[in-house]
Amino acid sequence: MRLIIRDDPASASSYIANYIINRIKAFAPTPSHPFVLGLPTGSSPVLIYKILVEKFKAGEISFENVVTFNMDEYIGIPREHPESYHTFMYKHFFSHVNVHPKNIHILNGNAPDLEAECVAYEAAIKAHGGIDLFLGGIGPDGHIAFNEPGSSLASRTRVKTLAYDTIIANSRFFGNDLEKVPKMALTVGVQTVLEAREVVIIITGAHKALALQKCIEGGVNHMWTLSSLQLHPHPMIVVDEDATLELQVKTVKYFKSIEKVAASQGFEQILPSAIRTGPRPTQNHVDPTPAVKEEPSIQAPQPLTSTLLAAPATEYPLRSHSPDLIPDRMGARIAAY
Ligand SMILES: O=P(O)(O)OC[C@H]1O[C@](O)(CO)[C@@H](O)[C@@H]1O
Repeated sequence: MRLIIRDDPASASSYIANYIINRIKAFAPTPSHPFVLGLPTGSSPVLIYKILVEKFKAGEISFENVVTFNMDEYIGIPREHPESYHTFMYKHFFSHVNVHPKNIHILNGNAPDLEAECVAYEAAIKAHGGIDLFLGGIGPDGHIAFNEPGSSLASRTRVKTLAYDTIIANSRFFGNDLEKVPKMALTVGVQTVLEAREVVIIITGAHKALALQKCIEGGVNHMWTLSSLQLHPHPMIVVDEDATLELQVKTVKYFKSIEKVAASQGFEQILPSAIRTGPRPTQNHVDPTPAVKEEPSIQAPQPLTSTLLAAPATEYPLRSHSPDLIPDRMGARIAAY
């Protein structure tokens, strides 16, 4: 786990935007070998999108060969609704960059068969070779995408009832009228996120400090679904100082020191690898219709406990030499206190 701490939301957002740009550039995507990017909504990523758009307009990055999959969408509000995640994504990002509309994937919360929609979404991710980098935000209760407290850590894309806390939190987008907030959503599952080759999460603000503390200093727990990232080989959480308020001082110092040591050793966070940047085995962008037997469904979820603990992706990026592989020295430091 990498925890990157920046002074404020602007610096945290800038760090992530640059990270994504560098990742895409290092990947050198082509039409037959696109970079697959998972994307969130919410207020947290707005500045990241703004920076990405600016960099695109400045000619510093192209999204020509980027395929996107959004995390979630409300059920039952029209796609054109000002608060739908379709609207959000076009308003803040897609309308301003050169992502091909055919490369954009957002769950359809008005699909006639919502479960089929979810199954097809998982199949589409798979057909594109999996997600290279999943960017995410969290709710104050530590949920990732709409995987509310108590969500199975083996969950996949599905229909989800929103927690009352989330309905309250999101009511600010609906004139503070709880009645107007959708109560259900489609969301990728925890396991869907964990299968991305990299996961990058932005957390800003004191109201999310407890969630960060639970996820960094606590154990893996379905009540704080972000904590599942502890099982991912390449998670990175980028936060502002306010979000660290509940962390122990030694935790903050530890992660800051790791970043400092890495920088002193010439490691920026970008560590291109042959596997990440080279051509992948041909993945024909085929039949988005799932092979029903292979896919999980609400009636027949896959028993995923064992795979949850296994390496999530077959094309898992190799990092021959990475600062986050340095053995944890906290034990040694504790004696000094
Ligand atoms: O960034 P905000 O506005 O706190 O919202 C975060 C929310 O957005 C989401 O990404 C919804 O997709 C959730 O993870 C979370 O509920």
